[in-house]
Amino acid sequence: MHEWSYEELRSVMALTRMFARVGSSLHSLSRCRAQALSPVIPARVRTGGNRRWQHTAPQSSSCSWQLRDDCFELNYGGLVMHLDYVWLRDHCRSASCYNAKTNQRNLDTGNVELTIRPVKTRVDEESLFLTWPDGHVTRYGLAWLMENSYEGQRQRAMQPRILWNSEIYSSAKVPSASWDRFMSCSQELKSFLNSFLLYGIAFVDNVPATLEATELVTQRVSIIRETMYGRVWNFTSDFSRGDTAYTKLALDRHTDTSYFQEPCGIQVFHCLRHEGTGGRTLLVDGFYAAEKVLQQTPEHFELLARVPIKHEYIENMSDHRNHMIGIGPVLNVYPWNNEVYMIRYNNYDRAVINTIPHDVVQRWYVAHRQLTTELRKPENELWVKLKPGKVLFIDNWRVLHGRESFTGLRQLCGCYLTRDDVLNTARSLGLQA
Ligand SMILES: C[N+](C)(C)CCCC[C@H](N)C(=O)O
Ligand SMILES: O=C(O)CCC(=O)C(=O)O
Ligand SMILES: [Fe+2]
Repeated sequence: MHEWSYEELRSVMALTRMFARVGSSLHSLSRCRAQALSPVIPARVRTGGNRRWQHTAPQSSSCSWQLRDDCFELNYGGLVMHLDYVWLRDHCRSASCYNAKTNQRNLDTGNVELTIRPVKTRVDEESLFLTWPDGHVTRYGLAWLMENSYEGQRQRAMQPRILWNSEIYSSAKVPSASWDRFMSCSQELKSFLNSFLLYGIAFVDNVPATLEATELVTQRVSIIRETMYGRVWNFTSDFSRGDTAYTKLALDRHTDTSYFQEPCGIQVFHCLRHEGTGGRTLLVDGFYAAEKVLQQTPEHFELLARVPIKHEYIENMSDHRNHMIGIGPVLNVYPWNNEVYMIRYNNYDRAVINTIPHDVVQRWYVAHRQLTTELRKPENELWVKLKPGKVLFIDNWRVLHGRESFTGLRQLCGCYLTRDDVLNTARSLGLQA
């Protein structure tokens, strides 16, 4: 078996750093100031060798290009793009290559010559035209290329977000949706989803305190994700399941189902009843904490993003036997722009660490400690007391939840939602997700 030395790990990291060196920090990116691209710069003329900057008619002075040996270099609107020739052929949107009705590729990529080059190039004000050796002509919108090239993509966040501590969240005065309007008006749903996407939490008020109404409110947003806990659950401190959630004990901040290969995307809570004290809900923005780690100690951020660890759920109850294992790093980032898209943080359910050598383990614990310190800062904690009628949606890939210990009868119902379908609903309403 190959042992992963720290040196090797470091070189892998150096490589990722290289790829990820885009802007400085990920969330200055993800906070996404609608990313205006720099203004059009004057065209450059460069000659010599086989590198020749080509200019098209004077009216398209904002665009220049050259056929390099290894790629097509296009300079448009101040963005220099390096477009692979096979990629260009593969992304032809002509009627024979692409079905615009189904938005599916018709072209058989397996038949594209890997050494393909265009035989003719032309650029006008809006488009690039390439003629291929078989005579086929591809037209690309210059704006489309800007948006879809690697260079264009890495400048944008996949998901605009507002990272928060309790002060930021409270002073934003994010409105809650109201049950009546939420169920009948798509504008209300849209503004709810907009807040949810920006902050990773959102509330619906005035919901009837029943399981059925809770189910209806969630179905407005997405498809319920059934798990071994059931579809819509309604639990109390009866230890009916082999997990601390089913007690009166306090629960430190965590994300749920870290032991799934794909942790549940959204968690919904509705407290139907509480006759007693305590039991407040704690919410912490995991991405805000990750951003702090990145700013202070990028090597630690990188360890948390690169080292895969396991989480495990082992339940041995007479009528419930489960064994789940989920593997993945604490921070999941898109490698092209370093944007965090999922945090897996559950110290209760974290399994034995046995996939990394001791020197990495040591550093990993230091990095994990730093993240924990950030997550535990009182100023990052948002405490809410869930009351009957108030339904809370939590982005379980981003915002950690916990609870205060409590006394008395407390009944909490809710469910998990399929993340893809929440984002699908958001996109169908015109939101970026
Ligand atoms: C929400 N519900 C009570 C159904 C399940 C709780 C799951 C608890 C588990 N330790 C985890 O963090 O995933
Ligand atoms: O009881 C609560 O408020 C939440 C418990 C919990 O963490 C969970 O059910 O996932
Ligand atoms: Fe939980």
